[in-house]
Amino acid sequence: MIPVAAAVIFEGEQFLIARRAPNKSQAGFWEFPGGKIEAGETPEACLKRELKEELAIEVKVNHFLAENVHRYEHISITLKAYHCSYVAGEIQLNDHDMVRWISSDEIDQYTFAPAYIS
Ligand SMILES: Nc1nc2c([nH]c(=O)n2[C@H]2C[C@H](O)[C@@H](COP(=O)(O)OP(=O)(O)OP(=O)(O)O)O2)c(=O)[nH]1
Ligand SMILES: [Mg+2]
Repeated sequence: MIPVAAAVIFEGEQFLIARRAPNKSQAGFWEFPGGKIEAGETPEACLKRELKEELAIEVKVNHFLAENVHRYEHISITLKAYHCSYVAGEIQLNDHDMVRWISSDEIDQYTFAPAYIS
């Protein structure tokens, strides 16, 4: 079981979604940015690290939202989503090819990676 942390980053009423770049697994699917939790790492520390690596932004991790187990063909992941706030930094696309700030009523317009938490 691979633990993955995902950030739902709010700024006001809107939150950030990101589309996985063509060279990544699940390419073209939208996701909440984040990644695999390393050994000995807390989900909070993982998210702060991943958001710096993937988007070059600083976030505050507020609280746990939900979790979902998903079995892919060869691996299973546990996706843990956290409510975060945008703090600072200009977004750079290191792992994604697009980001959008959306509100919750727009989410059905996007196709998410299979372990997406609704
Ligand atoms: N971050 C994130 N990953 C998701 C979501 N939904 C979903 O199925 N996944 C899957 C895709 C990947 O198979 C798996 C691990 O996420 P990841 O590829 O972001 O991991 P990572 O940032 O550590 O990337 P890498 O170093 O392995 O390339 O989780 C989601 O909403 N957010
Ligand atoms: Mg990632």
